[in-house]
Amino acid sequence: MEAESKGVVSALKGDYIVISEVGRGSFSTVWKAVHRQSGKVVALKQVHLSRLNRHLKNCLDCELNFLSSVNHPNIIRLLNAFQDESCIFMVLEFCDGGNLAAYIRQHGRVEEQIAKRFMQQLGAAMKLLHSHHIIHRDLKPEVKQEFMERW
Ligand SMILES: Nc1ncnc2c1ncn2[C@@H]1O[C@H](COP(=O)(O)OP(=O)(O)OP(=O)(O)O)[C@@H](O)[C@H]1O
Repeated sequence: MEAESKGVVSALKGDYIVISEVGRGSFSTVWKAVHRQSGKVVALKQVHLSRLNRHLKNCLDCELNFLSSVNHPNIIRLLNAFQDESCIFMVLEFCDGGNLAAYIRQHGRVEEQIAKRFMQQLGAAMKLLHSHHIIHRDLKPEVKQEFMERW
């Protein structure tokens, strides 16, 4: 991880200090990082291009175009994007509340009122996606296998 995080820093010309890994997706590693000049905490999503076929690369381009054009309270903001020969780095607003699976793991069964608020926020984001003719197709609380076993 250390070598990989050093790679991230050099890829961004020293603009960001990588603090820790916060998650992994099928094609990416997400880091908590700080912008060296402003001190702003961001999520640095490192997308490994070698893991993407042409179709997925096109999807990523669409995602970048879309995210850079929207400003919605329930959609993570894309603040910047960089690329080197092997990765695309998305600089994203950092969500320090963690993902929904971690929330459920920590708090247990969710009260109806809270569940309702989550669903309203999800619905508001979906509504915006649909107004741009986008279907998400991968909504999930980020449930990993070890979590499923404890359900
Ligand atoms: N902006 C963010 N702020 C804080 N944590 C984040 C942020 N974006 C992603 N993460 C964390 O990193 C994990 C991986 O996110 P990522 O977007 O790479 O993959 P995914 O879309 O969840 O998975 P997959 O690509 O496999 O469908 C998330 O589950 C979340 O825990």
